[in-house]
Amino acid sequence: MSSAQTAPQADAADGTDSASQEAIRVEDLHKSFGDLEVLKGVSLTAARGDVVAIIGGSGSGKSTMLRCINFLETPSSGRIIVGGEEIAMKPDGSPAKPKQIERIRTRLGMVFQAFNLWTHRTLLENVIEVPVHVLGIPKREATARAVELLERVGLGEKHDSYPAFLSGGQQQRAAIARALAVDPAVMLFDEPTSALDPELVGEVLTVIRDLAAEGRTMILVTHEMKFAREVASHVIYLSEGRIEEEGPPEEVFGNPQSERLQQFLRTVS
Ligand SMILES: Nc1ncnc2c1ncn2[C@@H]1O[C@H](COP(=O)(O)OP(=O)(O)OP(=O)(O)O)[C@@H](O)[C@H]1O
Repeated sequence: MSSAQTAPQADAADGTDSASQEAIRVEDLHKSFGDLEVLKGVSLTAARGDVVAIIGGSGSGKSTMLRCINFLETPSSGRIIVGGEEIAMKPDGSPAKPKQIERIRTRLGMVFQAFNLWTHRTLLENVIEVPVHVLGIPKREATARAVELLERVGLGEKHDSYPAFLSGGQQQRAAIARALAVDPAVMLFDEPTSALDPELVGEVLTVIRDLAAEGRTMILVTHEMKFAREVASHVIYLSEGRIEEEGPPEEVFGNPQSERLQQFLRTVS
């Protein structure tokens, strides 16, 4: 994790610069819903392979921050740069180039709390939908990759099942396979285990843990503090729409500085 404030620097050793290692950067993001100011200027930078965990109390703006990153919510202002490409915004925060946001969205694999699978499609059909119909990948190729991905999340036997016949944990693993199908530059997880029965949480966390170990870049909103501590390379603690504290997990969890974070950690542990 590099700081949002740090300017890209040349790396003398191999001639690359840190900007080319940057997967995503968010600068001074604001979001209001009417009079309610939910995000009051939040920033983050993730280099490739970083796992950024966003934690905080209910209503602190975690999901809104994640949803603004892929324009599921329109930011009020700020900058979002994905793989070095800045998303063009109008003064009111809406995308200035709708085609650009469509394209960039395919580089941001989103996994929602409520799975959001297409219920009238099989798992295989769910996983190939975006590659085939949005990215124009030949169906045969997309299918071969989907089969591999479903295998990888432990659903090799379930290609032809419909979501309603699966447990929540299986549905969420299928949603992860679907997000991976576009080979995203960054995966965005919005409380991926919050809707699951406790006994199903572990199987989903195992899949996410494996992705982190493989070096997938991720931004993860989570209430699972133990998991955040284990997989994150950087933790952001949001409080009332501001970053109250951030740093490596051993510092944020092991040596919290602010009274609010200390209080928060007491209530969740
Ligand atoms: N579409 C919306 N319209 C109006 N207010 C909204 C909307 N989405 C979120 N909010 C409000 O914004 C605030 C932050 O919500 P958000 O879902 O980002 O919080 P959160 O930190 O993810 O909380 P939780 O952990 O409970 O999911 C809340 O007060 C919420 O009611």
